[in-house]
Amino acid sequence: MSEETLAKSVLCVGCTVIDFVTITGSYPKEDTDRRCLDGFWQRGGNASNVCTVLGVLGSKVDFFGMLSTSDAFRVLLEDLKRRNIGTSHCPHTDKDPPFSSVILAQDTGTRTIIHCNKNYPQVSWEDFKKIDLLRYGWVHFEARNVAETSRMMASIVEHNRVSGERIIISLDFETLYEQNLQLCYPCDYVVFSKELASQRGWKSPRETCESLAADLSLQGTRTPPVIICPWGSAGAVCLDASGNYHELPPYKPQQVVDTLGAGDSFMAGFIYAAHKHKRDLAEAVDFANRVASHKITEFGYDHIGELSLT
Ligand SMILES: OC[C@H]1O[C@](O)(CO)[C@@H](O)[C@@H]1O
Repeated sequence: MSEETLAKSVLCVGCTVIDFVTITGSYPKEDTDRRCLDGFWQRGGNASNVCTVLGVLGSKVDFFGMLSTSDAFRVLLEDLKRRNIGTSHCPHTDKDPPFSSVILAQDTGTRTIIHCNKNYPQVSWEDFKKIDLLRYGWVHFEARNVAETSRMMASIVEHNRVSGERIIISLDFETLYEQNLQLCYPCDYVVFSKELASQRGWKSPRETCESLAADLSLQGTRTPPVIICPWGSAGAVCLDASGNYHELPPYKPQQVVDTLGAGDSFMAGFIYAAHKHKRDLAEAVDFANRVASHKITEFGYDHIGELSLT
């Protein structure tokens, strides 16, 4: 990878939503009426959180997703601006933005997310094709909206072929296995969620990597992507196209305060280490573990800026 490519920005494609976060001592009993200990709301959404953490770590990053012109969304736009997260390519809608109701239970450290989307419009390939890809060295996608996302990925593959540049493609794969599987093929890196693994009946991170690799090899002709599988408090593993498998042990957090967005922080830590600092696969996954573990020691994401990779 050339120095020039390394200096280029990261583009994260996906959604930004409002997270209404409620902090409780324990998870509430159904059909009870109680007070919470505290609460706040903040900008959330997978790609949007990855942007936040990349920015906090010191990467140049742009967001590409549907922005809302509704009043409720204004604070999110201001937050993106304040953090220098570029949004110039984003289309707008007057629809109300998606939101998530989140419960952080202090005794168990769990975060429970109920997401409300109401068919909010998503970005299309027509919007994406207006982007000057020469500005980017890495494009990260959420696994959603398969038809449009496939075309966006194909544009990048074509850009790489014609320009001789090498934009890296990564995918955050956390829902709808059968529908989204095809999005893995053009990718360099696929980060596969533990929750989706358990829905598939895959019991360990190794079984997850091997099962996904086997499913991909059934159809793929291109070099298969590197598969990375974060496994909560057990750390993370990765499997590359040559069959090299690494297990990276977890970092034990000093305290568990806020686990919301730990997976997105892992993703950002990986991209930051691999793209900006050119770390090899195992080192980048190790740093991602460090970021995820540090994320949960405080609310929000700003404290992640204390970490460095030198
Ligand atoms: O699914 C969307 C939800 O997931 C998160 O990105 C955390 O990973 C939240 O910020 C958002 O509400």
